[in-house]
Amino acid sequence: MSLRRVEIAVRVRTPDCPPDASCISLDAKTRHIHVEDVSGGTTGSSRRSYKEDFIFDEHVSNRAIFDELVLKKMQSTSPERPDTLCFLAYGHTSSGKTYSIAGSDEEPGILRLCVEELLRREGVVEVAMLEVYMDSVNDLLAEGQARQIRRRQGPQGPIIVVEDLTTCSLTAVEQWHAVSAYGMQSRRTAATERNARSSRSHAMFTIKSRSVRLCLVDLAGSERQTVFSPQLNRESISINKSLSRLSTVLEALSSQRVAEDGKRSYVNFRDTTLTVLLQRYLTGASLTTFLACVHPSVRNYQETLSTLRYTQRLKRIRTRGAAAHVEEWSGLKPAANQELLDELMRLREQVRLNESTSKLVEAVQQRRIAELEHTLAAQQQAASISPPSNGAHGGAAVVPHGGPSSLITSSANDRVRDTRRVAGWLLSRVLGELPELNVGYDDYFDRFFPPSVQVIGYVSTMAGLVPRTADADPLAFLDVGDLAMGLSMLDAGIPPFVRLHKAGCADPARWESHEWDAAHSVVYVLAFFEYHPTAMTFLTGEAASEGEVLPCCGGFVVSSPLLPIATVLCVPATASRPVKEDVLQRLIDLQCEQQEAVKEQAGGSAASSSSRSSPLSTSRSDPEHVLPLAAELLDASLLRAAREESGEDGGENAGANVDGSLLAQEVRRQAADTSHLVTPFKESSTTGGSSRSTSSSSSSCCAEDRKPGVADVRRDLLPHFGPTTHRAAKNVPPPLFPPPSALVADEPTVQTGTSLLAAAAAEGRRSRQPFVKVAPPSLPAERSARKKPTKPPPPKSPSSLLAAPPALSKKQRVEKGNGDKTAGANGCQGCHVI
Ligand SMILES: Nc1ncnc2c1ncn2[C@@H]1O[C@H](COP(=O)(O)OP(=O)(O)OP(=O)(O)O)[C@@H](O)[C@H]1O
Repeated sequence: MSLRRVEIAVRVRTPDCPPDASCISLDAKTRHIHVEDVSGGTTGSSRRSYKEDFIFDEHVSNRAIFDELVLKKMQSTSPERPDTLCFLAYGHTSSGKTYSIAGSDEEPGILRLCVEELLRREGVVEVAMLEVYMDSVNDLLAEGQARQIRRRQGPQGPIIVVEDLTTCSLTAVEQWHAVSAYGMQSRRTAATERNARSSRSHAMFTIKSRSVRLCLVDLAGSERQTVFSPQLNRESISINKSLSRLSTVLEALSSQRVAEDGKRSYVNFRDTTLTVLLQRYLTGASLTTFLACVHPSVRNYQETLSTLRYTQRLKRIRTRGAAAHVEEWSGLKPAANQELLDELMRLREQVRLNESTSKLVEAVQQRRIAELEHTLAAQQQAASISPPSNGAHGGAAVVPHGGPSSLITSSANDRVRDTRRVAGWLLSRVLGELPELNVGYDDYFDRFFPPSVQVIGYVSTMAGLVPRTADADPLAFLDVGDLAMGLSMLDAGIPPFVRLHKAGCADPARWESHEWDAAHSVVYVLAFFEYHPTAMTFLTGEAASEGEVLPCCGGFVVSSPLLPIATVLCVPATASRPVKEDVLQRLIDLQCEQQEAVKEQAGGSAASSSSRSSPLSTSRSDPEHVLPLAAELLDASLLRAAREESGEDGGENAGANVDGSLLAQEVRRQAADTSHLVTPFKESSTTGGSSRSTSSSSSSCCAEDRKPGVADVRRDLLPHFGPTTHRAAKNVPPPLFPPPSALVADEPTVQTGTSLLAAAAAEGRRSRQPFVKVAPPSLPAERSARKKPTKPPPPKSPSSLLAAPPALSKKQRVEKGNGDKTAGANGCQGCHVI
C-alpha cells in the first residue's frame, strides 16, 4: 500500500475595507509564508516563516484554487481507477473557509466547480450534505433532520455510515443550483462579532461519480466569544472542542508509529462526531488536502499563527493508500433517481413558494384589515358627529364623497383574495338591514349578461332604472374584486381609475366571484353604473397594456366618482335550484324587513320625511312621495346645472344618450307589465337563456311565455319567507315592488341615458350631500325587537364569508413537509457511506 501525504495549502483572503496593516507576506517562489506582528502588540514576537505545499494570495480566485488543488487530482481518476479526494477548509472565523468551499453567485465555490466538472465529464453525480452541529449529525437535504452514525462491517473492513442521509442524483447544473440552495439554507449560521454570517457547524459535502468520490469539508472557525450570548457561547464551546479533538487526532496521526508488521499505533477518533466522520479521510484511501485560510489583518495575528502551526502538524501525516470500496460506486447509474429527485425538488420548491405566498397573503390581509378598520372608524365618527339634517336622511350616516381613493394595484391573485373579503362585507350590508335600499328580482339585468349567468335579484340604490337600448352600451359594472379597490363605494363613490367591466361582458370566468357559503356555489356580486362617456375612458392600445386591463372587455378607467345604480346578485345558470332559491330567499327576507321598516315609519310622523330622505332610493310602497321627488330630482334646471358642471352639452351628447321616445315606450311597458315581477329562475336544464328577455323587448317576460310551473317557484317560497306578521297571517304573496322604472312612469320624457347621473350630481350639489347614503349600522332597537323570530339566519360575518383559501396550518405544513421528506428519503439510499 502506498503512503500518501496530506497536502497543505494556505489561502490569504482579501483584506477588510478599509484594510488594516497586514501581518502576512508571501514568497511565491519558495512557497514560504511569513508572519509578523507589525503592530508590536506581541512582546518578543519575531517574524516566523512556514513552508507550505501551496500558497494563494488574496488575488487568487476560487477557480484557480480548484484547478490547482482538485482538478489535477480529478483528472488522474477514471471509472476504472476510482479514487477518493478530500478537501478540508480550516481556519479561524471569518478567514474565508465558506467563501472558498461554497462561494457565492458571483464567485462559485470549489464545491460547485467540482459538481460542474463531474457533470461535464460523466453526466451524473450523487450529492449529500450534512452538518455536524453540537456533535450531532444533521441532514442538510432534509431540513436539517438529525441522523445517526453507524459503524458497519464492509467487505474491506469497518466503514462509517450515516443512516438515511438524503442523496440526490444530479444530471444538470440547474439541479445542483436547486439542491445546493436548499441545502445551504438549512445550514446553521449566526451573526457574530467577526462575521455577519458565521457557520455554527462543520459542513460535509460528498459528491460521488463513477470515477471519483469527493468530500469537501467546511470546518467551523475557531473563535473567542467576547459578547455574552448563551447560545453563541454554547456553540463556540462545541466548535472549539471538536477542533481541539481534531488537532489531537492530527497530532497523534503525525507522530504515529508503524510497527514492523505494518500495524500502526492506536489513534482515538471516537471522541467527537467530527473526528469519527473524518477518520476515513485522514487514514484511509484518500488524497487529502487541507486549505488553511488566514486573514491578513494584524488584528488576527494570533489566529493566523495558530492556523499555520496546525498545518505543520498535518504535514507529517501519511494516509494509507487503499483500494476504493467497490460497493460505493456500483449503485451509481445515470439518472437512477432522477424521477424521485425531480419530484423532491418540485415539492420542496412548492412548499417554499407556498410559505412565501401565505406570508404575502397574510401581509395583504393585514393591510386590508387595517384599512377597513380605519374606514369604519372614520364612518362611525362621521355618523356620531353629523347633525341630523332635519330628518332628511332617516338617521343615516353621511359620508363625504371621495372617500379612500387608494389605488390598489395589487396583482390578480391579491385581488381575488380581497374580493372575498369585500364580497362578505358587501353582502352583509346588502343582505343585512338596509331598509332604504330597494330589493328586486326581475329580469331587467338579465339582458346585460351572457346566457351562462343568471340574475337572481338586485338591490337598487336608485329610484328607477333607466331602460336602455343594448347597442348604446349604457351600463358598466364592477365585480366585487374591483369593489375591493373602493371599499366604501356605496358610501363614497367609486375612486378614480377603477377598472370597470363593460356591460355584456361575456366572460364570467374573469369576474371575481364570491362563495355564498361553503355549501353553495358561486354567487357573483356586481355593482352597476351608468356608462358615462365623460366619466369613463375606454382603455385601448398602449393605455390598455399599461394598466391592469380586463382581458374580457378591454376595461374602462373611471376618472370621476360614479353613482352605483344597483348591486346585482347572480349565479352561474347551471347553479342548482336550492342555491338560487337561497339567494332569492335572502332578498325576499330583506325586502320584507324593509317593508316592515317603512310601514313603521309611515305609522309615525316621520313617514313623509323618511320617504323624502331617500330621493335616490325611494320606497316603492309609498309612491305618492316618490313621484314628486322624482319630479324634483329631474328638475330641468338641476339637470342643466349638472350638465354645465360636467361640461356636457346636451345636444352634442344626445347621440350618446338613449332616445327619449324609446325610453318612454320602455317605461310604459314596464309599468304595464307586471308579469316579469315574478321571474323565477328555472332549473339549469331549462336555462341557457330561455327565460332571458331580449335587450329591447320584454315580451319574453310575459306570463304566457313562461314554462308551466315557473311562477310556482315563488309561490312555493311564499309561506316561508314572510317575516312580517301581516303577510304571514294572510298567507298571501307579498306586495311585490313594481320594476323601478315604473315609479317614474309619469316622467318618462326627461329620463335620458345620463339623466340619473346628472340628476344625482345635481342632488348631491343641492343638498351638499353625497349621492348615496350609508345605512345605519343596525336597525333601531325597538324595530329589531319587533322582528319575527322566523328571521332568516343573519348574514355571516364578512370574515367568515370572505374565507380566503386557508393557508396551510402549521400541522399541515409539517405533514406536507414530512411528505416531501418521504419523497426525499425514497430518493436516497438507506445509508450513506462517509
Ligand atoms: N477571498 C475572499 N475574497 C473576498 N471576500 C472574502 C474572501 N474570503 C472571505 N471573504 C468574505 O469575508 C466574509 C467572511 O468569510 P467566510 O464566511 O467565508 O468566513 P468563514 O471562515 O467561513 O467564517 P466562519 O468560520 O465564521 O464561518 C464573507 O463576507 C466573505 O464574502
